[in-house]
Amino acid sequence: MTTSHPNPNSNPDDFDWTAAENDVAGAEVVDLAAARRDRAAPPTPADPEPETDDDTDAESVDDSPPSEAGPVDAAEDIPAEIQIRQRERRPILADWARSWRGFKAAVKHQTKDAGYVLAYHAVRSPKYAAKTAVWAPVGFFRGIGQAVHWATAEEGNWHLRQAAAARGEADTWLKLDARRQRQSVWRWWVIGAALLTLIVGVAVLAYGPTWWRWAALAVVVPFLATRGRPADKPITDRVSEGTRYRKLTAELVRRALTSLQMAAINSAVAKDPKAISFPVDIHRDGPGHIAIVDLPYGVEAAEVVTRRGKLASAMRLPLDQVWPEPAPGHTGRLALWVGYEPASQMKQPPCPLLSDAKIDLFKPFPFATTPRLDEVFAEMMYRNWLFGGQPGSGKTFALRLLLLAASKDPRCEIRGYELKGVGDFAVLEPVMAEYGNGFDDETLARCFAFIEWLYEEARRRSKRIEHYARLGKAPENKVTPELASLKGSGLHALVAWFDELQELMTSKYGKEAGELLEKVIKLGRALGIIILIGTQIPDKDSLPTGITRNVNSRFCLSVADQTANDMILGTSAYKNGYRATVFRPVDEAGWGILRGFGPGATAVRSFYVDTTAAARIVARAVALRTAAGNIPTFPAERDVAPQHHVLDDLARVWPGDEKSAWNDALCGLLAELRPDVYDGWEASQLTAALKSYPAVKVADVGRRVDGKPVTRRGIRHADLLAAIAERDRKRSNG
Ligand SMILES: Nc1ncnc2c1ncn2[C@@H]1O[C@H](COP(=O)(O)OP(=O)(O)OP(=O)(O)O)[C@@H](O)[C@H]1O
Repeated sequence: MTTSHPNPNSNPDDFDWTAAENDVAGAEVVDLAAARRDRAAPPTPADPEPETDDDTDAESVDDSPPSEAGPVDAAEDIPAEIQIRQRERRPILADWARSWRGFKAAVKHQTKDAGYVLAYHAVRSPKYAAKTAVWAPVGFFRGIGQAVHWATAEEGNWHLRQAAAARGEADTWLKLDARRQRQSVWRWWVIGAALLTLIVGVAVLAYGPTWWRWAALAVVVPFLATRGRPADKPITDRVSEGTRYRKLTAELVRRALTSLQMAAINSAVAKDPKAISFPVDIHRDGPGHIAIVDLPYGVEAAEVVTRRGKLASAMRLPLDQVWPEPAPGHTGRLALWVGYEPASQMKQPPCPLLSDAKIDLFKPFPFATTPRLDEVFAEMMYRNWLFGGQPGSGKTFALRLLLLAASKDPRCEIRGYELKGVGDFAVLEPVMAEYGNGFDDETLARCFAFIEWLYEEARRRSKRIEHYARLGKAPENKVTPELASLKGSGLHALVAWFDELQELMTSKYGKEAGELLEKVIKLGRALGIIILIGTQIPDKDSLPTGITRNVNSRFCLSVADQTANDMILGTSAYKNGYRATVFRPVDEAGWGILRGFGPGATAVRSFYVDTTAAARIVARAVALRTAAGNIPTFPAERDVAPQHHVLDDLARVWPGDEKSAWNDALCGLLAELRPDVYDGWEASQLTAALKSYPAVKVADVGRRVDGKPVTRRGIRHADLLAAIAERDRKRSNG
């Protein structure tokens, strides 16, 4: 429909009445109520041009703040169950009261605070007593004076009477004074009654038990002292705020965020003070308070996390008391936790590994604590770990902590190299099958040989897994707790660790070692091989990217820059706000960002276990291993895999003086000898297992069965003995 507007400047006589009538005839009759309803409904795609108010145009922007509650769009196409899930319900109990940890922390904090205030005043009590003794009599007489003054009702219309006297209006003055006297009469009655009550009270106290008099004195004297003291001289001293906890309030958070010199925040807040909002009330969380903050549109929580120092400065708190983190929900949501006290002053609970309990590596075990002192659990099975950080960041201690946990699972075999040469891991020697320490060529060569062996071990294990999978014992083609516990399965957890791996990677063995280790990391996860790597320099020469890419658990302690941070935590970690650059080495040793457990990453501090405590844990681990029958741990020689056993086992089960034997007959005999290893083996599997021994040739072996010639695949005894001799020769040559 087009509408023609009358031109205000044209002559009314020129008006085209016919055209106007046609227009009106073509127009709809509008039902006003329906039109209003339609206007209230949101525009739909079929309604491309939403109605606009007269005073809006294409440039108009609605900058009114979004309503505080409820979704802006009631999107009807979102299924109801999702909407219900999205609706956040406030917990019935406050966070701190819902967990025993939170409750304990809150009680502890309040008690500590109350204790502090009490002690503060107790020390000053003689001074308070002296001040009270001076001001109480003053208060007594001042009280009497005030009572008399009130009873005379002088103050009520004093100004009016003065004015009447000044004007010489005696009548008015007399009337006003009569009014004062009337008021004064009942007030004197009140004073009289109060005096009587006082006399009765004193009499009662005089005849009552002594403690009544003390109690009365304890109440009345301080009361009189506070009435008597000058307004600017309180009896008690102010408890200094000093560095005590600064309670997190919305105002404090807003002020801190606007002090970060972030243009996006400041301009948004200037336009709308509610641009920083709090989807959940600030509440207690462990030993501190947490504020979940929705930052202004377009500001990412990660940007705030990088300015942790400025944030702490704006809040006038030490750095390690302020813990901003990206919060789940969207990238603009920040979780700002502020502790009651700096993390460095908070006592970390003792490491749970110090208890006598065994560890089951298939289950999570305590590894660290959050700033809130919550325990953080880590896992080792099906995982590889990378620890990175600058000197003094605490990576050796953190890596050692995992080994201590592994030592308490008697099924676990531990082998590794410390390429720094200081002996931080020597304490673990009693439980390690292999240990090397140093950065000399010999140690590096041994370390490289170990990696080669690991690769072979991975291949051997994959065959074993295949075998057990065929027997239905490895449903997911990976090591299960049952297989790991099965003696002789060769599938127990094998922890292979390397501290300061950059020493090997930058040596002449580096290239090959890197390639092999990458393969082991890829293969070993399902096979029970756990690789733990500690490194100071995480650049691509010191740690091939093939390795970093395939590691699934990362602990990044204090690092100097973004590159190091992202090499350890993965690309974009820094951008996403996971920044271990905020930790100071040495002062904040043990603090780092843990990634690989759940979504995102968290700032944690690994449990601190010094060498003396580590020795205690190792002693316990030795006891557990002795009881389990695997001390001295696992054979120190590396070639302990069943393939080598196959030759020995075949020699053991060889049937009498036979010159040759069928594979299937041998499989049956092997299964009798070691059912856990050979049960279910078929002729072809034995053929495959013997492939790595060229001396043993699998060929057709003829026999007569019931007088008839039968030919099957088999091996010759002489070949077997030759293969064993060759292997032994190789071994003794090293
Ligand atoms: N979780 C922790 N809590 C408190 N202090 C710790 C923690 N971990 C380590 N430390 C302290 O930090 C010091 C350095 O730790 P560590 O030797 O593990 O650092 P590093 O990163 O391996 O350094 P470097 O590369 O120089 O050996 C330790 O001596 C220890 O006192």
